[in-house]
Amino acid sequence: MKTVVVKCGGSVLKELSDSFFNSMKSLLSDGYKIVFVHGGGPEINAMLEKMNVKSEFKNGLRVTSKEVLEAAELVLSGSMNRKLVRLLEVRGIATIGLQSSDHGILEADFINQEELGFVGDVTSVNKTVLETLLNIGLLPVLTPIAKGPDGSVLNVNADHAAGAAAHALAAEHLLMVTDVDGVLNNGQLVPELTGSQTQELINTGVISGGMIPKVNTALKALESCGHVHIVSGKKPFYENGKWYGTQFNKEEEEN
Ligand SMILES: Nc1ncnc2c1ncn2[C@@H]1O[C@H](COP(=O)(O)OP(=O)(O)O)[C@@H](O)[C@H]1O
Ligand SMILES: CC(=O)N[C@@H](CCC(=O)OP(=O)(O)O)C(=O)O
Repeated sequence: MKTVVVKCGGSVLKELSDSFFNSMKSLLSDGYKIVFVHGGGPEINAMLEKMNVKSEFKNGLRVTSKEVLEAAELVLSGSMNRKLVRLLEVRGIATIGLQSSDHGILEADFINQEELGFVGDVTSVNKTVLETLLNIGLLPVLTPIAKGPDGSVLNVNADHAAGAAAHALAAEHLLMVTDVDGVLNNGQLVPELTGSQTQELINTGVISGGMIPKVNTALKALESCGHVHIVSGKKPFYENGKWYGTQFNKEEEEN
C-alpha cells in the first residue's frame, strides 16, 4: 500500500486552497492512500482566551491542565476535525473523522506530568484500524488527542502525532502542510535540507518557533519514510508526480 501521511497545521486549516485539494485528488488518483492528522493550535489559543484561561508552551508543547485539555478536545474534535471532514467530503473524497484516542488509534504516555500536565508522546499506533479504513476506501482524519494510561486522554503535538503515524504505517511520504511555502531563509524557499543543514538553520535562529517541531519531526521521519516535505496549504503541493516545498534528505554517505 502506497501511503501518504498529511499533517495539516491549525495555522492554515481555514485557508486551504482549491489547488491544495486538487493535489490531494491527484495523489488519490495516482493510487496513494492518505491519512490526515490535523492540529488547531491557534484555534485552541482563541478558545482559551475566550474562557479566560492562560496557557503557556514549553519547548513547543502546550502545558495542559484538565481545563486546557477539555478546551483542546472541544476545539480539535468538535470543530477542526468536523471542518476538515466536510472540506474533503464536499470535494468527493470519502472521509471519516476520528479522535485518535478512539480504540487506541494513537496511544501515548505522559512526557512529564509534573511539568507539562496532560501532554503525551505516542507509544503505539493501531495500524490495523487505519489500514482497514484505507482498504475500504476511506480517508481517516485524525485529531492529535491520544489514549493515555488509566482511561486518560493526552494532548499530543500534531507534528509529533503525524510523525508517529507515518512511522507506524511506513508511509512512503510524510507531508507537513503549513502556512508558508516551506522552510524559508531570508524570505526565500529552501528547496532541500539535510539534518546538518537544518541544525545550522536552527542554531543561527533562521528556523524558530513552530517550525522547530516540524523540522525535527521531518528529520526523524526520514528514518522510516521514503520522502518528507514541508509544503504550503495555500498552493498545490503535488502535480504530475512533482512535489513542491522543502524536501528533507538523508545526509550523503561519506566514502
Ligand atoms: N525558517 C522558517 N521558515 C518558515 N517558517 C518559519 C521559520 N521559522 C519560523 N517559522 C514560523 O513557523 C510557522 C509555522 O509553524 P506553526 O505556526 O506552528 O504552524 P502549524 O500550525 O502549521 O503547525 C510559520 O508561519 C513561521 O511563522
Ligand atoms: C501538546 C501540544 O502542544 N498540543 C497541541 C495540539 C495541536 C497542534 O499541535 O496544533 P498545530 O499543528 O496547529 O500547532 C496544542 O495544544 O496546541
